[in-house]
Amino acid sequence: MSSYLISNVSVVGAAPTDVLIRDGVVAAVGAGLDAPEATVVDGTGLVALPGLVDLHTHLREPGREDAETVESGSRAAALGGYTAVCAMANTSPVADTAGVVEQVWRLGREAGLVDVQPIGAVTVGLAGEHLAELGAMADSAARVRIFSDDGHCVADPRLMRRALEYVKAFDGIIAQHAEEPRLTEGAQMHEGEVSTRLGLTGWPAVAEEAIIARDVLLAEHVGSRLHVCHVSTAGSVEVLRQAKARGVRVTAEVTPHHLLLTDARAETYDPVYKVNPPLRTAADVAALRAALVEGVIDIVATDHAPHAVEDKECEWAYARPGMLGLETALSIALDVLGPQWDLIAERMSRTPARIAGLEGHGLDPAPGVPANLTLVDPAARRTIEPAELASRSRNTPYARMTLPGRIVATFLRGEPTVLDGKAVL
Ligand SMILES: NC(=O)N[C@@H](CC(=O)O)C(=O)O
Ligand SMILES: [Zn+2]
Ligand SMILES: [Zn+2]
Repeated sequence: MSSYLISNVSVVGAAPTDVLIRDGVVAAVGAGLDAPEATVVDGTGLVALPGLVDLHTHLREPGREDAETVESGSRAAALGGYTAVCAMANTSPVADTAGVVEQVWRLGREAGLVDVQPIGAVTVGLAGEHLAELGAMADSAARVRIFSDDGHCVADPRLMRRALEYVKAFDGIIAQHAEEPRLTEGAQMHEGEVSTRLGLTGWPAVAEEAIIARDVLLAEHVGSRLHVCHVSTAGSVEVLRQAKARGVRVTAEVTPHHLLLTDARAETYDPVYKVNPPLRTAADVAALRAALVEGVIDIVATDHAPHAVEDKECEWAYARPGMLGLETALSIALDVLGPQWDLIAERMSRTPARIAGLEGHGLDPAPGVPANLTLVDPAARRTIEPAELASRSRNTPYARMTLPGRIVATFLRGEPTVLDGKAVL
């Protein structure tokens, strides 16, 4: 195995030092390290972070390999500074059996660019009627611990309760897409002033908040772990704050786009801004930012949702919801939070790794730790060109925007997946 000496780098914002990587682990951290055999990577002006971990990624394989594959999504992730991603179950076939989750897990290993941890479906075919084989997925080679019907809400409260109870046996977690389906029939965007003006059917904040309120009560009742996907409203933050104060075992994520964009984007009628849950108001954005800093929202997760051109470049009502996220998440976080490196490491690496139980991830570079890390140039600014993205899809809401920060290098167990800002494999 090769060795790398990252010289003069700031580890999570601290004073510059050297980091020596050897045999897949961090061998030493300190000023003036000497390692003649090592390849030198000049870290001057760069910040080293523990490799980012995404708890919510759609890789589309199996089934929609035209929109993304495990390999192309893994490359996008590495370029975004990620060393591990959790792959959502809404594929075709659905990842609701040990066979499918093992297939995704193996494809991730073969691509070798990030660790791909499959998420299993909660219900058979995401249909919300019968529990999937949660135990078999947990026991499989993929060792699934997170289960989600993401894209759909586990709306039946009895089924949700049983799922929460079932996964307790192996310290599993149910990640809920909180959307009361009866309140969002035909919904196209956030229900509010803009939807009224545009005449588009609204997706009210209460459709999210009502499910989160119900689920934290269910999780409390059975003592299980609940994770709330893509929290998007100020009201949801308040429900979560109260639940956490009572000691409910709940964690929550916010996406980069919900931290930056508002429902005013719908005025363009450009379906690139159509997403579930929808972009909300400026007041919601402010509440989400504050909750993320405070820790009421635990992590940033991308909800990277690639879609083929024909599914996105059509009339708003017919377009699929979802936007790309992996290659821009760190830049958005830097834009929103500023250079608060410890906070960024906490919300984008350490805590998601802990929630997902991903061993060897989310650890700051220190002697003996697996060398999963990323190097960020905080001074760089880059203009997002959709055609230049590694994702197979082009549905980024940040096209032609100039964003701060650039990923210079990413290391997975001591081997570079990205160097000089380019994918190595
Ligand atoms: N976020 C989205 O708008 N779409 C996601 C599903 C989801 O995360 O709910 C997708 O799979 O495309
Ligand atoms: Zn969702
Ligand atoms: Zn999703």
